[in-house]
Amino acid sequence: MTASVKVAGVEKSFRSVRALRGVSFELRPGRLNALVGHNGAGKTTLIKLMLGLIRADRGAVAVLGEDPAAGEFSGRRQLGYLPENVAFNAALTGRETLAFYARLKQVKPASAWPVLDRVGLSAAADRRVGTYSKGMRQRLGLAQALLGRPKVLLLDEPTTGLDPALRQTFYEILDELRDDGATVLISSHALNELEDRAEHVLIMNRGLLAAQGTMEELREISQLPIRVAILREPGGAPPAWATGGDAAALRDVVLVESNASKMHLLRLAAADPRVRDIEVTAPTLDDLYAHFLQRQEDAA
Ligand SMILES: Nc1ncnc2c1ncn2[C@@H]1O[C@H](COP(=O)(O)OP(=O)(O)OP(=O)(O)O)[C@@H](O)[C@H]1O
Repeated sequence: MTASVKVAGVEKSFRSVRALRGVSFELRPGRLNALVGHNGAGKTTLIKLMLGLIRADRGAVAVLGEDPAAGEFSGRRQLGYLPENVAFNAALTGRETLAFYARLKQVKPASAWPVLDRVGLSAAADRRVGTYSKGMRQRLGLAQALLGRPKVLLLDEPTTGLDPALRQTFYEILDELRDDGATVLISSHALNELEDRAEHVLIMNRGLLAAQGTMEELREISQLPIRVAILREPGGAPPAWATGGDAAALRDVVLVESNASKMHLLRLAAADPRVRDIEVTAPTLDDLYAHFLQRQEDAA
């Protein structure tokens, strides 16, 4: 499948700050991508490059097959963007605001009303934006980004400050778009929100791409241990996986290094009638993030 976004050997500096250093990756349609990294890692700079708002010093960026910084970038209308801090004219209503953005994107204002409804703003559509809560402004921001059903949707820290219910709606909308074949990229510090949702993860550190891949790939590359906790009934000889030490311990916590060892242990444990429960904890995105950042710092 052809990549919808291609970033190849990109360098970008702001005076003495090397914001991006030799960054290369590809994003594919129909995937939700997570872009994670510390403050100042270069996430927003990457998004601005994909939007064509700034140019790379070196390397190439292609979005939907074209250079987004070129004057005649025809893909612009298929690109949706939600900036980190959405600012709207407080005097306009939600509906007027969306109509304004619809004209900018050259889509019919009437096509914006179902979008208002989808983000749950129909009832407040004719109120001035100045009276909106932060969550409502975020919804309007998302509605604006969704206009024209974008093929590539770039979201810079979109869920900061949203309540859990709204966050859920937010991801449901993104899932729909993704299932429809859009490429969604979310830059965020909310790693726990993204780990079960993102098909592809990009970890940035000080302008470098420290690691990228699916959660499974990152777990495999990292070789971080998988934790298996096994709870059993008392009695009989200690099982093969018993961690020893305390013979009375009925709960063993075993750290395994690979999926193959995990499966071997699970088969053994599941076949033992004394085993009452098995709990498997794979490395989280938080763990992987810390690991790859440390690995890169050590290499520097
Ligand atoms: N217009 C600019 N002028 C000067 N320096 C800049 C500019 N834009 C970004 N930088 C610098 O480039 C580096 C990367 O910034 P960027 O905003 O891309 O980081 P980020 O990962 O988005 O951070 P955050 O999580 O805080 O939003 C930082 O050191 C920042 O200070």
